[in-house]
Amino acid sequence: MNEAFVALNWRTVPTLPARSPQAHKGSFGHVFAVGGGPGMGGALALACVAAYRVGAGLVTAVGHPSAIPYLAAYLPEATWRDWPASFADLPDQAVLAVGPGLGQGLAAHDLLREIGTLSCPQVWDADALNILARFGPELLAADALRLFTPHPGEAARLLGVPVAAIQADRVAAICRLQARYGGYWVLKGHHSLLLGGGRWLCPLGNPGMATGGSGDVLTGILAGLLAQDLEADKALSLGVCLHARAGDLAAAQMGEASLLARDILAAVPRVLQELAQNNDGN
Ligand SMILES: NC(=O)C1=CN([C@@H]2O[C@H](COP(=O)(O)OP(=O)(O)OC[C@H]3O[C@@H](n4cnc5c(N)ncnc54)[C@H](O)[C@@H]3O)[C@@H](O)[C@H]2O)[C@@H](O)CC1
Ligand SMILES: Nc1ncnc2c1ncn2[C@@H]1O[C@H](COP(=O)(O)OP(=O)(O)O)[C@@H](O)[C@H]1O
Repeated sequence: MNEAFVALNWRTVPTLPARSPQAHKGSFGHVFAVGGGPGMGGALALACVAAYRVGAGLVTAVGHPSAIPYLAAYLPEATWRDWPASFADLPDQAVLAVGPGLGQGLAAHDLLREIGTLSCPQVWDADALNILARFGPELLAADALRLFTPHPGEAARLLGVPVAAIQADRVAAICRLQARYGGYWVLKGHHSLLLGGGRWLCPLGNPGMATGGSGDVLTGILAGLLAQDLEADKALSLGVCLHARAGDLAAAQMGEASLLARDILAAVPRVLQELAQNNDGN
């Protein structure tokens, strides 16, 4: 169970392929971000911007009606759907990012019950994980590619143990999470652990990222990468490295105490450019 988790190197992590000159927005997938319950439209907005910033062709926000006017002003590039929503008409290239600011009310339970029956690729975070903890693995009714991104608090709920037990043995915790729920995992925090086909540790990132909304940005990044058909292990390692490196650039500029999640977002294009240059040189 405790096989080594290899430290990721952001200079060599595989990045996005160059875009074909004939590409159109349909070439880069369609992220549906599901969240934005009352009072938490911001989490959904951050995830949507992140998905677009890493290159998703289209992003649709699925949020509580109260979140939509805010989102439309903040991100006019996104389309939106109100809750209650049905996912019966999802396009073939749909990828779901479920949880940012979703809340844990009955409407959220209904959404998750339907999403558990869908077979498109999915990223589960935040309240989607809290609801999964309540209902158990049976909620994941259909086979699908799923990336789960708990922080230690969510991991503790998913395993029914205290947060201190997660932090005391993070490797054992992430292995137990995968054994119980399947799929691909990130256990977030200082030196995030990644577990998919491979096992990695992310040595990047800083405590300035311990600020509301940082994790919502990661959710959007991962969904945006999956939408571009990156293989799951690559999306996982690139997404976590990209997010943490962007957090480090943002902290260098703003200072750790002042860092906001939106500063991480603002640094994402610079990191993508760095990565493209590194990959050219390799
Ligand atoms: N602007 C917004 O709309 C925001 C909405 N948010 C939403 O708020 C809802 C609640 O999520 P929260 O994560 O705030 O609340 P939670 O209660 O799920 O998690 C917070 C607790 O988890 C534990 N924890 C988290 N990270 C830890 C670490 N690295 N080490 C040790 N313990 C750790 C701690 O016990 C902490 O008090 C989610 O739906 C989330 O998406 C948040 O993302 C913040 C921003
Ligand atoms: N001390 C730290 N060192 C490195 N990364 C951190 C640290 N604290 C937080 N992060 C990163 O910031 C993000 C926080 O996510 P999360 O706790 O879900 O925030 P939120 O729920 O507010 O969006 C994670 O990607 C986590 O790895």
